[in-house]
Amino acid sequence: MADSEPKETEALFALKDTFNNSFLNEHWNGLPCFENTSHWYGISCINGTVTGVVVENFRLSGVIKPDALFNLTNLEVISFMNNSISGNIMDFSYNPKLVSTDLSYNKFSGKIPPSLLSLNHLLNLQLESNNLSGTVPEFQQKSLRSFNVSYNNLEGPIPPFLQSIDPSSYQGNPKLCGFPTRQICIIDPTGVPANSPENQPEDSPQSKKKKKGFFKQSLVVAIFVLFDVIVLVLVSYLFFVYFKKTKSNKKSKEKNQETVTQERGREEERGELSFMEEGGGFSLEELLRASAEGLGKGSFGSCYKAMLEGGPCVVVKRMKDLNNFSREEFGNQVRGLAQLKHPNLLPILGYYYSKEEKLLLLPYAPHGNLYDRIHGYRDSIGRIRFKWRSRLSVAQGVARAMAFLHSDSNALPHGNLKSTNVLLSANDRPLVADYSLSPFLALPSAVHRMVAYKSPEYLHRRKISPKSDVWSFGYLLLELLTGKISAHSALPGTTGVDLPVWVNRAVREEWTAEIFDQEILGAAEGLVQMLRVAMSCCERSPEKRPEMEAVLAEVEEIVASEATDGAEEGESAGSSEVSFVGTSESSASWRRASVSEERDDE
Ligand SMILES: Nc1ncnc2c1ncn2[C@@H]1O[C@H](COP(=O)(O)OP(=O)(O)OP(=O)(O)O)[C@@H](O)[C@H]1O
Repeated sequence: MADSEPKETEALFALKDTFNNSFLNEHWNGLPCFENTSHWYGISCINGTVTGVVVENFRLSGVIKPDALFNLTNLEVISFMNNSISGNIMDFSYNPKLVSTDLSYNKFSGKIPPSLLSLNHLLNLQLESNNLSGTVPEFQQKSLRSFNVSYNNLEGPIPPFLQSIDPSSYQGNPKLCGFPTRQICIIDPTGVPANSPENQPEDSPQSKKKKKGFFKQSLVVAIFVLFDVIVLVLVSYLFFVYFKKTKSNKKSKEKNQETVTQERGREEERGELSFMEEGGGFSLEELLRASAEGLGKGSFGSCYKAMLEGGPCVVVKRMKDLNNFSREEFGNQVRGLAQLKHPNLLPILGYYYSKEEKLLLLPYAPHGNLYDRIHGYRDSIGRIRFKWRSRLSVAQGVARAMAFLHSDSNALPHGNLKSTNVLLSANDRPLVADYSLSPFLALPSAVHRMVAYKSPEYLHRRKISPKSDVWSFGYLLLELLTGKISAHSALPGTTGVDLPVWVNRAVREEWTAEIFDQEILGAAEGLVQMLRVAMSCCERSPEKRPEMEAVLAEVEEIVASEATDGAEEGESAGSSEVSFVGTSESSASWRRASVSEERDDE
């Protein structure tokens, strides 16, 4: 039996005193946790300890003490988003398990605390819209997926590790400089960015001299400009009478056109929610009232989970770098995608269109994405083993969805297949997301961030095709088989492994026992067969790669033979010799090292 920890309860009572909010005063009483059940609003519990404190949109005010979280040592999620909390940000030195910290839209001031740098599991850090000052610390955590410090008073250069983050995460800090902001960092000999305020000595002799020179230059320029203007006025006057009549006709035509354009513009500016199914289920007001949680930022925007009052959770995908679509064009594109219905494709619920903002509404996939399933919580007790059977079913589902997209009736490439775009439903059904979005994206910069545009055929011939998806599918299979982070799914600031190259090297150098993820070592023969399929998909030449339909047939065959073999996970294919005919570079054979069988008794 696991009851609340007294120290944690004390810490939460102290927070309650700080906020002195009538709702919390009334509801934060007694013990917060009993085993996995929380008795307090906004608190999450596991085994009687507090793992989450999420109190958003509450108008909480007060100054949180720096040591407020010291006794909440199992905290994984904290969010005080959209309140009015002031003072310095708390010290996180005793919260090593923190995964998500959202203090955005408050009145926090002072520096970003260095204790945040020691949080090795931190995925999400939202500090936007506060009064934070000082520089952006040197974050190095590879786990970091979402980071936002926009609209503060931060200054100085963006640390290299954070330069791959979207520029919008830094906007609203006029003194920040360096990539990806548009401000150049001018470093003076003391190493201090010259664009920082202390480096602008107004009355220094050098600056006075500069000002004088500048005045002289400006005077000369002004004289030339004045002369040009006089000549221009004279010439214009001569032509004025001649063009007068034609001009007046043209003007009236333009005016008519302007009125039509203005009318259209006003229409475009008005935001509107549209649903794919009649009724839709909620209004824009309800969506705006829903409490939201950031899921992460991708190459084409960010995703938020919105929890509608008494309704379902939906995901709002905020799209950026889009083509300049009118409302009608955007709606047609979304409807086209929504018509693609398949059990392994994430459906589209609806969209929002306004001049400034375009959003896609998607169902929330409660079991997260495949990337986190493969790589999350490695080497930690929180890790749940990802069994070979489950990986097989993911491979099968994704292959089915891809074959469906490529089928004659659709003939639509995905373009951006990677493990963060494979989501898992409540019963772990794989759902391929973000499919066929390239028509939405502005060329060329946005499209080039998609996986298919990194394929060998695009690099050499500037051409992609459905075979580029087959190549991406091969990488995905290799990620499933090796448990290594693939170059396609690597997070911003990290590189990942070029998996086909790595596998070939492993085969050549005969350290093949290391190819497969330790978690599935000892699984049935299907492992090796699947590796062959993966490597054939990763052939450099698209002509040598199979069609998605053929890949699906092979995957289905492996799934079927595993089922009829009755091979349980943990039963080994032994130390049988297997020959591997993969890519042309790797037509090698290798002896699969005899593996120490790990019996799965889950
Ligand atoms: N419907 C959903 N349910 C649950 N999580 C989702 C959903 N849609 C997206 N996510 C998650 O939200 C995060 C951000 O997604 P997003 O699509 O913006 O970026 P991405 O998939 O990482 O990269 P890219 O923009 O290149 O596709 C990812 O971790 C993704 O897995």
